[in-house]
Amino acid sequence: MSKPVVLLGSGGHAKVLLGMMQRCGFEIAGVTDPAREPGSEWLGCQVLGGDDAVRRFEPDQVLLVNGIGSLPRDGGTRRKLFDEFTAAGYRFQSLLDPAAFVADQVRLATGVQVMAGAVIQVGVLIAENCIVNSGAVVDHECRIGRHVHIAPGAVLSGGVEIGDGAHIGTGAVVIQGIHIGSGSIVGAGSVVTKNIGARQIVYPARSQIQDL
Ligand SMILES: CC(=O)SCCNC(=O)CCNC(=O)[C@H](O)C(C)(C)COP(=O)(O)OP(=O)(O)OC[C@H]1O[C@@H](n2cnc3c(N)ncnc32)[C@H](O)[C@@H]1OP(=O)(O)O
Repeated sequence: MSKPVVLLGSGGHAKVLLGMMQRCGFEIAGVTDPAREPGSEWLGCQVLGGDDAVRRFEPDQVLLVNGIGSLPRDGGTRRKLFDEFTAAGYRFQSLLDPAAFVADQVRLATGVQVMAGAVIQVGVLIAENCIVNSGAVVDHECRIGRHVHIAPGAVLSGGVEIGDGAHIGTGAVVIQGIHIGSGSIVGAGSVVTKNIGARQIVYPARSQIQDL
């Protein structure tokens, strides 16, 4: 059995990960969140304290799970925690929900999280600390950089390449062979048919709300 896990964060993303880990039989050493009282309980887990409470364990005693979610323009807390604790010698556990499908010849790097209903097809490479969220599709031979969030229900067709730190919003659709640059944001519901450079944003068509 693997080492006990410390879960960083106790928001919505952490809650989903906790449920997945409980279904998979992980031993949870505790959860960190500076906003909660140390020693209190959160969903049956002991609150250890703020993020620095991780350091009461030696790096080889525990594995970490990054429970901080990732949204456009959120200041990058998820990425900072991953980089800080990786540099200090800790290792992040990758998590794969049993209800996700992952084909052959897929490589998931350290700390990648694949949620229920996600489909990852043959030959896909996903770098460190990415989230492939509920029901997202990453089709054959996509290349996904570090710290990318593919939000719920987004669809990447075959051979798409995504740079580090990009956000692919809920329900976005990206056609085959597209390149999306580092740090870019694809708004929820966008349909992407052209390459996108680094640090660009894609807005989809907006709903029109009118009185009847
Ligand atoms: C499990 C989870 O919950 S994971 C969370 C996943 N969530 C996502 O992927 C959300 C991704 N984020 C988005 O799509 C965002 O709305 C962004 C990044 C595109 C918004 O960018 P901002 O520049 O901050 O836009 P802002 O919120 O100020 O909205 C500007 C206008 O665009 C509209 N708009 C914003 N996003 C969208 C969108 N995705 N689709 C249609 N219209 C939109 C807003 O309604 C607003 O309209 P208004 O000017 O008529 O009032």
